[in-house]
Amino acid sequence: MTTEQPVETVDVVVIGTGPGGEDATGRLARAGLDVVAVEARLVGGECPYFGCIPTKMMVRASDALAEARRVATLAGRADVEPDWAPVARRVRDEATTDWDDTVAVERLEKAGARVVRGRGRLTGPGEVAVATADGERRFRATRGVLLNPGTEPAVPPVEGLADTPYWTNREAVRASEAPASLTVLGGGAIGCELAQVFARFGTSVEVVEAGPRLILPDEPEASELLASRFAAEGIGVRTGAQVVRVGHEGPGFTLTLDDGTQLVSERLLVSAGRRTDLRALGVASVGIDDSGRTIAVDDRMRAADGVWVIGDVTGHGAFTHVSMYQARIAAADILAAGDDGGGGDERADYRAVPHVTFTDPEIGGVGLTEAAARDAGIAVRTGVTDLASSSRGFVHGPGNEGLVKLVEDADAGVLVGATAAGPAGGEILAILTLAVQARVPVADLRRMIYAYPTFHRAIESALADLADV
Ligand SMILES: Cc1cc2nc3c(=O)[nH]c(=O)nc-3n(C[C@H](O)[C@H](O)[C@H](O)COP(=O)(O)OP(=O)(O)OC[C@H]3O[C@@H](n4cnc5c(N)ncnc54)[C@H](O)[C@@H]3O)c2cc1C
Ligand SMILES: NC(=O)c1ccc[n+]([C@@H]2O[C@H](COP(=O)([O-])OP(=O)(O)OC[C@H]3O[C@@H](n4cnc5c(N)ncnc54)[C@H](O)[C@@H]3O)[C@@H](O)[C@H]2O)c1
Repeated sequence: MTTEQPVETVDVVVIGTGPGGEDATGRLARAGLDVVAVEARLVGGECPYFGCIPTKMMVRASDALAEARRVATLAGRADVEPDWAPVARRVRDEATTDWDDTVAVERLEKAGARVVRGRGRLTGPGEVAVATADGERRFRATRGVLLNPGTEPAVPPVEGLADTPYWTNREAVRASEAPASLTVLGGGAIGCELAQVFARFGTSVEVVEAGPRLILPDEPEASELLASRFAAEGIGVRTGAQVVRVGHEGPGFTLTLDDGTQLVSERLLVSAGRRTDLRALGVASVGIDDSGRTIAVDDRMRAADGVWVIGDVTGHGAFTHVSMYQARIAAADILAAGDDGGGGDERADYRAVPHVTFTDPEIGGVGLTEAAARDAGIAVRTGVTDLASSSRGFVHGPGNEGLVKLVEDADAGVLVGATAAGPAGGEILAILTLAVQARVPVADLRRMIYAYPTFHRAIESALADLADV
């Protein structure tokens, strides 16, 4: 017999503690609110345990191997013998503390919040039910509910796939060794980063992408650059390919493509996008449409009366920095809403959302691509420069491939988008993000002094190319 638990009244319930939910919980608790954070898995979410941090540690290791292999051209001899053991150890011990979130929980508790382990769902305005290991707990949130449920790996409905022991990012970061061979289903950010990581550790890698090119949301020039590096490193790429069947016989996977090709590999990584389950989250009980993959929010992250939503599920960019940016705005709005009902001052502005895919070359992008800008009806002027032929690229030598592409609103004379790809693409991106965000006139960008010989000095050449059109 289950006993009915009394409803616990609190100020705020946070369902899901991804990077944004964790951050907002701390902010609200430190401000003196009574906050309960509900987490089904690990406090911190995908990023610290299965996403950004462990995968970037893997990237760091594979980049070290690639640099060591360039020594022959630059500085003599380095015998390179890849070993996955230090990678697995760093991911387990340093990145994820063996997938244990004690420190994160303690940090929230120190801030004054309570963490409840379980799966939460809205059951009505201000009402939350949590399925815990010991039964159900119910909360009434007088100030509001903040949703930060994040996403799960999506698994395409390919015949046979569901019955196989495929990897998603969650298994890939727990790899105890680099497999002999790997098929990667999906050539987006996850697929490309991990394909190159494992290839550099000696794994024979084949990427199968349904779309026309790798990293589709980025500029085509960036996709081409990456594809040519993948080819040079022996990573197979099949674009426009449909997998019709997956089998797992004996030790390996067999993928059958629509043209009859069969790909055989020891491991299969499914990196084909993400999914959400809004129905299970109970959002319909507060009037939010649960039929899609995202929840519409206003510029203060409000989705319904007393409901704020942040993170990947808002559809404004599935990145940790977006989740945390939204957390700050939502927390301020929740606090201010209680004071005078008016809400916070800061409004979300997504004109200059940056992203970096940590392949080598690193691909950084901000704002609109050329195609998106044209679709938006902007009078577009573009400028492109090749990083390898810049002074720094020339000095750098092997591994210098890259580019800077600028997208200008020619009427306004400001940049609305930019791509920086190369050895330090993500770092070059910083100044371009500032230019897009602050609408720095292109005339001013041309008058600036760019240190010689840096990679970011290539921006000057890309600006000169804008003038040539
Ligand atoms: C392999 C990989 C690499 C990535 N690399 C980068 C990178 O380099 N840079 C970058 O900016 N982004 C990266 N990302 C994306 C980044 O991880 C996410 O954008 C980020 O985690 C923000 O997600 P979120 O805040 O929406 O929630 P998530 O991080 O997805 O966390 C949501 C949390 O909510 C919990 N939850 C869900 N539903 C419930 C419920 N009903 N009750 C209780 N708890 C619930 C989940 O258990 C989870 O812990 C990467 C992602 C992956 C998968
Ligand atoms: N460095 C970073 O910031 C970083 C790194 C990894 C992930 N992320 C975030 O996580 C999100 C999810 O990453 P992801 O790579 O899984 O998704 P994604 O949406 O970026 O890419 C998925 C790819 O899989 C392809 N695909 C889908 N179904 C397929 C099928 N049946 N067969 C072959 N290909 C198929 C899609 O065409 C797409 O190109 C990213 O969009 C990004 O926002 C960020």
